[in-house]
Amino acid sequence: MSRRDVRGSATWDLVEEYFRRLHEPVMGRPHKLLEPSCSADGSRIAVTGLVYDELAGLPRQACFLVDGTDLRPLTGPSGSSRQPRFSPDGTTVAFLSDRMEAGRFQLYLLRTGQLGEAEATPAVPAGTVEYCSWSPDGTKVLLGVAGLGADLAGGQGSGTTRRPKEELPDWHPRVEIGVTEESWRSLWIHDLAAGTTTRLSPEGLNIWEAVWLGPDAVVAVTSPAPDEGAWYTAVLSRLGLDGAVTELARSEVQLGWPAASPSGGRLAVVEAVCSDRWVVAGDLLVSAPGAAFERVDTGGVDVTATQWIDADRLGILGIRGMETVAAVYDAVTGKMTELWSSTDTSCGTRYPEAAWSADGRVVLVEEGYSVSQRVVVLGEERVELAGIEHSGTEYVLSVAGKAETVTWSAPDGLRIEGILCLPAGDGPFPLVVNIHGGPVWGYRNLWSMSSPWIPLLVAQGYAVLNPNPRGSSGRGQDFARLVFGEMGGEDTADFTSALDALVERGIVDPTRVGLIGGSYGGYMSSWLVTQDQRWAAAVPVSPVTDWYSQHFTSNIPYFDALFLDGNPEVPGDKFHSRSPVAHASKARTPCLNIAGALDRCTPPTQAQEFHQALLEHGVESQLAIYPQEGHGVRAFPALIDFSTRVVDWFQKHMPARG
Ligand SMILES: CSCC[C@H](NC=O)C(=O)N[C@@H](CC(C)C)C(=O)N[C@@H](Cc1ccccc1)C(=O)O
Repeated sequence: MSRRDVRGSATWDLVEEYFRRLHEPVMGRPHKLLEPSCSADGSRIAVTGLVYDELAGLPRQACFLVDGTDLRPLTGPSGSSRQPRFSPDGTTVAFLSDRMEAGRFQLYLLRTGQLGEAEATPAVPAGTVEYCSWSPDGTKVLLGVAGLGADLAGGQGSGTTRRPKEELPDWHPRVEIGVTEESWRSLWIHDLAAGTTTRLSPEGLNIWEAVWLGPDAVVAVTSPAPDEGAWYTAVLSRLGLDGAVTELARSEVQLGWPAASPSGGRLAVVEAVCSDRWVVAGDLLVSAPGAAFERVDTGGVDVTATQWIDADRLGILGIRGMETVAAVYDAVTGKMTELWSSTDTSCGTRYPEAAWSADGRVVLVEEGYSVSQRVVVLGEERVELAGIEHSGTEYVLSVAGKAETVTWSAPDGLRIEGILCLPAGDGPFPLVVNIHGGPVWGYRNLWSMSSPWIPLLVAQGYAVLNPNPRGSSGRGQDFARLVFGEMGGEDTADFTSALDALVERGIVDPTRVGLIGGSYGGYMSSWLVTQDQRWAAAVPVSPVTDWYSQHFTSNIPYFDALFLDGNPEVPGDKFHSRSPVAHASKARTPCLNIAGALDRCTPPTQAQEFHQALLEHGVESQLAIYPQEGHGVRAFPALIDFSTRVVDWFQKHMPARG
């Protein structure tokens, strides 16, 4: 494949047809559901749905009411609307919408059971609302607001929130001046009776996330600076409606998902080793009224979401190895009762998420590699409600093969797990190892493994292994910590030993093994081809390939210094010794290097450096930089182009026969 423009090639047509067959049956209707929410009595459920009106750009978001097995639109087709939240008495739904100005979300209120337009609340000046929550008494709504120009996390696609367009001549430089007023995240309160929206958080305090702490205060994850790196040292703070700010807790690692009981008496927060903002899975800390936080024994579950059901019971979601678990923790008895666990299915986007009703039932959007999404209510009985099932999902199921959990031993004896997607028929198969980002994150059994090109590769005859190496979440904090200061160390062998194990079991053809991975997975794909010459082809996506230049060009320099446990100023430090570019002479694997031009997390120069280093050493390499993409490739038609190049690259260097 030496064409620069792959449009109209046989593979392009095949890939485009795949996406058309998947999405066309539900154009104008949701193809994916997220952010479930329910009224306190559990009688009403709402979700955010992702909707394509055409196969172009990113899907818009819209809110839907779950009506038995149907989804009824709550919001119209103008702009995007998301995060529907029921008021405590269930009469009103709050949601966020950018219908007035693209990319700038504001709070809207909709009376349930009443026809008519949602009511716009006063716009928050120079900001976009990222999340909202009702006060326990239903008189106010808390708004988390990002400045127009604030950085987005890697998992949000990186880049920044939408800046107002500046009228500048073409010759004008792109000017960076560090932190500005627009970089900050603040808290605002909408008072329903007064119809006002006023700022709560003081200047100089950046608020990453917040929820109500009784009717007169909020609890928030805060830092004194607004840059992405500042999140890693953020603390837990109480902000009174009277303006007082008090620190409640700090940690050597990261804190996330604060939750307070309705009166504010009890608090919960998750403490975890994290590599990404808003990607928090770890230990559960709970405090009783007037007492300090205590660590709860969750029975091996890394907690990813919490919600107080009442004054004493906390609903939790989390992961335990390959299992997704929903449970209730009783803070009085200290007892944990599991409601549901599954290895064949899971829920939530980055991590498991759910909503709880006051009687202790949990609402989640369940899905698995072989199970299309459906809203499920779990309590004493299991109730299945609306789902995403149509001829497009049936088509994917008909080509996607099957997914199964596999385990193997690393050279040091550590047991590693992964999810292996296998085509129909008998092996040995060509294998693509798909390495996740983070490094602290983990694969779960999800529809298409959350990447539409995975069933596409399986349909072409490739097995795809999705491994959770040391450093992944779901195996406790000690396991996550194994990658701390050790990126590109012992975790390297977790991938090569997978290869050995699958070849030995007769599943995989050792001459046709390849790599793909995004973000940290992009780093590891680039790194692995410098450490082992068995890889026949690799596709590093949004990678880090040179930790030194990454440190001085990325918007999360704190992350690499923390996770390498190093110092870029020290010659010979891990910033150098763990950088793929510094080992490019050892590589023989053809690499297709992919990046987004707007990526602030792993800037495209990272992919470019490795591409150039490989060429310098006579190794086949291509570089594709998508001008409108950030961290990852998400929008159509770039996604078709990317998937085409991926299929072609593997077909060329490790063809799937038959
Ligand atoms: C190695 S530099 C920074 C890597 C980053 N971790 C710390 O900031 C990272 O790997 N982030 C992942 C986190 C995710 C929860 C696994 C990330 O941002 N992934 C993005 C981007 C992406 C995905 C697939 C292909 C390319 C990029 C995502 O999952 O959307």
